[in-house]
Parts: sequence; C-alpha cells; structure tokens
Amino acid sequence: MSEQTRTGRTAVVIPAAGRGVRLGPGAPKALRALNGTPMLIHAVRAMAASRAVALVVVVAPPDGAPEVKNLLDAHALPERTDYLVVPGGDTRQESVRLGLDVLPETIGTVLVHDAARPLVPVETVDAVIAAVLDGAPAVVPALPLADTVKEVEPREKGAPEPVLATPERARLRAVQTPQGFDRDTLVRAHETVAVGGEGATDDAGMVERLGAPVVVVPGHEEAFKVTRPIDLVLAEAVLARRRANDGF
Ligand SMILES: Nc1ccn([C@@H]2O[C@H](COP(=O)(O)OP(=O)(O)OP(=O)(O)O)[C@@H](O)[C@H]2O)c(=O)n1
Ligand SMILES: C[C@](O)(CO)[C@H](O)COP(=O)(O)O
Repeated sequence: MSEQTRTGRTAVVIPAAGRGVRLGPGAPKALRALNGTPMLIHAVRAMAASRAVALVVVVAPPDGAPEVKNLLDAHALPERTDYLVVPGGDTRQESVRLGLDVLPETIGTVLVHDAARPLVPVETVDAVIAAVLDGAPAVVPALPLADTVKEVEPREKGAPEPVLATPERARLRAVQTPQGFDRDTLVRAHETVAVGGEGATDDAGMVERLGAPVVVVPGHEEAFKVTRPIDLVLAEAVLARRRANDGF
C-alpha cells in the first residue's frame, strides 16, 4: 500500500440490502422508520457528519435501488458528500463487495458501516478514520463485554448445549461498525476470502484471514445494531434523549 493511496479520499460503504428477518415482518430493515425517518437516512447522516467522508455508497435491497435513490434525494444531506446507490446481493459480504466495486480510483480509505447501526456518534467515525490514516490497515470500534461468554457445542434450537470453554472475558470485545480499512487491503480480503466466505461475519475478520493486522479503538454504546424488536425501543429512546439534550 503506497502512502499516496492511504492518504487518498475516504468513502463509506453502507450495506443496507438485508431483509431484517430478526426484526420481524415489514419493509426491509434499513427502510423502517426511527422517529419518522428511515434508519438508513440516520446511518447516512451519521457517516456524512464526519468532515473526512467524501463519498457514501449505499448498497440497497436488490429491487429497491431507485426507491433508495429517491429517499436520499428527499432528505437533507451535507453538500460536501457525494452519494452513490447500487443494488445489493444475497449476503452482507456480497453486498459489501458490490459497494467496493463502484469506488472511484481516488478513494484510499474505506469504511464499512451497517445501515442497522444508525446512531453511531461522529466521534467514533472520526476515531476509526484517524487510526487508518495513522497507518493501521484495518480498524474496528469495539466495547468490552458485560456478559460472560461460553463456547458451546451447538445443538438443535432449545436442546441443552454442552459447554466447551469459557474465554477470559477481559480479553474479549464486542465489535461494531464503522470498520475502517486501507482500500487495497479490504479489496484483497474480499477477492481472496469471499470465494468460500463461510463464517466471515464482519469485514475485519476477512482481513484477519489474510494475515494482516487489525486494531481495536473504543466503540460507543449508541453504536448498537438494530437487530431485534427491543433494539427499536432502545433506538427511539436514544433519539428522544438526544432531542431533549441537544434539540436534535
Ligand atoms: N444480503 C445482505 C444482508 C445484510 N445486509 C446488511 O448488512 C447489515 C448487517 O446485517 P443484519 O443486521 O444482519 O441485517 P439483516 O440481514 O437485514 O438482518 P437479519 O439477519 O435479521 O435478516 C445491515 O445493514 C443489512 O442491511 C446487506 O447489505 N445485504
Ligand atoms: C459487522 C457486524 O455488525 C459486527 O458486529 C456484525 O458481525 C454483523 O452481523 P449480522 O448478523 O450480519 O448483523
């Protein structure tokens, strides 16, 4: 990776093509409303809040790219940031790759951010970008765990599962997005690992498989992923608190 490329512009790929099965029936998850505004728009605004972000690539549900383009056009977004919309794929990994495929040559740093993490504060986004620009090829925001974690032998749903091990909690982190990368490293990871791809639940995990170093910076409790119905309740509560505190 040349220093010149590393110091190129920064883009964010937002995979937003998931159905949101765990959230329950309804529109694709990224298009569901939080405080009256689609989750995706919150996520795009969270990324565009960083002055370092020059381009946001939204990876839309496969049949929903025109609708997503209209949504972005209809909402006030910073003028300094460009937007692209591309249709997504069958898996998160495939959707990210489709977003990477349309990045212009001038982009040296890439963030990948779940549309399902709409409330990440700009300080976290900037910390990830700063660590990449400082030379780390891959950076993830993460938090220590509150629960003890067990490794188990998986069984059918509801059946008791034998415990195999209890990893030392102090050494574990719950990983969030945006995850930040030197562009060439991330593209190489997707070209190399995506062929098989099993078990890669985040982009940094794919970079680890290349043998490249990944570092953790502090995450934020408001960067949680909206996955299940209870997360919508929490997200609405966070937005209500922001409105009360900041007039947001
Ligand atoms: N084929 C897919 C699947 C997921 N995603 C995106 O990846 C992010 C993280 O995925 P997740 O939270 O699991 O979303 P869903 O796949 O929609 O959720 P579920 O697994 O409950 O269906 C989301 O922003 C989702 O839109 C995507 O772009 N393309
Ligand atoms: C990328 C991620 O958000 C990091 O925690 C997570 O792995 C996505 O998992 P999902 O099952 O695709 O939501």
